[in-house]
Amino acid sequence: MAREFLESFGGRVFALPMTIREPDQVEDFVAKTNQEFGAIDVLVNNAGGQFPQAALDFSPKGWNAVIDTNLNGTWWMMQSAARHWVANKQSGSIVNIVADIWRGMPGIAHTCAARAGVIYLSKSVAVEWAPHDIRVNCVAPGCCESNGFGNYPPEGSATFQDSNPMRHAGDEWDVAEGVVYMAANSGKFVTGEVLNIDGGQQLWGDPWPTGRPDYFRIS
Ligand SMILES: CCCCC/C=C/C(=O)SCCNC(=O)CCNC(=O)[C@H](O)C(C)(C)COP(=O)(O)OP(=O)(O)OC[C@H]1O[C@@H](n2cnc3c(N)ncnc32)[C@H](O)[C@@H]1OP(=O)(O)O
Ligand SMILES: NC(=O)C1=CN([C@@H]2O[C@H](COP(=O)(O)OP(=O)(O)OC[C@H]3O[C@@H](n4cnc5c(N)ncnc54)[C@H](OP(=O)(O)O)[C@@H]3O)[C@@H](O)[C@H]2O)C=CC1
Repeated sequence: MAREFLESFGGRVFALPMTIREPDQVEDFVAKTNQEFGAIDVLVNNAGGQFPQAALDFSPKGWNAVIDTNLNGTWWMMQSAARHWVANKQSGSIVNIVADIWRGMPGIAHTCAARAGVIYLSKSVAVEWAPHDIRVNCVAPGCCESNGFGNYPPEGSATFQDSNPMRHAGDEWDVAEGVVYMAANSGKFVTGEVLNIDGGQQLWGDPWPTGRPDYFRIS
């Protein structure tokens, strides 16, 4: 679907079924993309996933599934792209999609842990890789109306409109435009930064992906 959408604008699209959780598949994907286009200009790590659940109920398998996707998978992609850039003496730009973690994420604590890891990983390599002309930034969406909303129970998604002082959810374009700003020439003096696109959620709001527990209801 994404392929057809992009091709409808005349874009050239290379797609390959793979999982970012497997370093070998990541390396194969990055190498083939380089072959196809001669170079990668920008890496946007958007793949991610979680399931809303009380942290006391996380199983080892569930915890590992979320960390493996959001933290490990993002890292395999970053490292592979950067190795190609350095080997080919090319500059590069990475934008990692994270989340609005600043007041914690009760109900999806595993993804909060993984995204916090990605943010500080990004800040670290933004410095390590600056000599190679590689910029590394993050975009942190608040609640944004997307296909992913369907993964939440109705009592959870019902809280998303009150997740920020604007009292409505964002959308995919809000995030996409922030990514373009970071990745393009507009962001040429920005690295190691996190751009929050959250309607002010880090300051005020009450999102509960699992539904608001009675304890937190104020009548
Ligand atoms: C402040 C609020 C912000 C809210 C806004 C945020 C929005 C978004 O981020 S939208 C994007 C949402 N997209 C998704 O959430 C995608 C959902 N799913 C996935 O990415 C994957 O299914 C996965 C990473 C959650 C699991 O991948 P995988 O390992 O392939 O799947 P398995 O089915 O084998 O599950 C492994 C293991 O994980 C646990 N588990 C998975 N789903 C659930 C669930 N719904 N409830 C409880 N536990 C779950 C479970 O332990 C599984 O093991 P088994 O039970 O032994 O199968
Ligand atoms: N919507 C929101 O409010 C927020 C979203 N985010 C993050 O933004 C990103 C996009 O969100 P959204 O569009 O809603 O999410 P979706 O769940 O709709 O899409 C996630 C995408 O990630 C891909 N993906 C998942 N696991 C893997 C994997 N192991 N390897 C390769 N690809 C994978 C999926 O591919 P496939 O379809 O093939 O499985 C899918 O295309 C996610 O990382 C999400 O966590 C963060 C904060 C808030």
